[in-house]
Amino acid sequence: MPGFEFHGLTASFNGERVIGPLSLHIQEGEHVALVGKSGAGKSTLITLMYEQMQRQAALVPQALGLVNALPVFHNVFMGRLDRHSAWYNAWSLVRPFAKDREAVAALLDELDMPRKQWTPAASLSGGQRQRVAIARAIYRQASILLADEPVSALDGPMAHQVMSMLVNRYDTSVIALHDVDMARTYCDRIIGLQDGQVALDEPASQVDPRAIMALY
Ligand SMILES: Nc1ncnc2c1ncn2[C@@H]1O[C@H](COP(=O)(O)OP(=O)(O)OP(=O)(O)O)[C@@H](O)[C@H]1O
Repeated sequence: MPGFEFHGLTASFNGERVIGPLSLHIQEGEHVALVGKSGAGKSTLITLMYEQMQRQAALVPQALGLVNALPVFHNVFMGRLDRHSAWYNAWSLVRPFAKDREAVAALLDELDMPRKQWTPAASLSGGQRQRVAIARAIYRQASILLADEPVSALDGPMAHQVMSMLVNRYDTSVIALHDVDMARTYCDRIIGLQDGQVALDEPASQVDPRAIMALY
């Protein structure tokens, strides 16, 4: 069966099981929203999936994972570090190649961040930092996007612009979202987590809003 299989996912903290055991099949071409109340296990599940996928996946973690001392360009360029040789990466740290500068600049333009390429990540606003993490994930061009609340710091129009960009640039994604309307608008399938287990798994077009609300 084409797609991505995750088997026997479990996570515990301090001896307490917070995820699973659970298994998921994500079809190729499917955008999956992970919903559920705070503490249900969404971030932990995204992390477990990323640990299984590694190089095949692009990750937007909730904590973003930016290097504050480096400019925006290098934070985005990091999305493809494993595609280049060590010398190419070292050279790019000092004097980035024009094709990479242009690719990153085009992405930043689309994310409404023109002229920020050489600004250190430390000097950005929260919403700008989130967009840099998104640019890094898009730049990576992986097989699957795993994103944890990728638009939580963005205002309404920008949040919609970024969500539609993510689902257009990635054929397959799993995105943890607090905003249920956003989940139903941009995703094909809704998975609801409750106490680390799948409590709901429905096509977005058929899911009963009351069933989603029952998760909270
Ligand atoms: N590093 C950690 N140490 C101890 N417990 C943790 C740790 N990370 C997560 N947990 C616990 O695991 C459970 C699931 O947390 P998780 O962050 O995955 O939930 P979430 O659904 O993503 O929540 P939110 O919507 O608030 O981000 C919670 O009970 C949380 O307290």
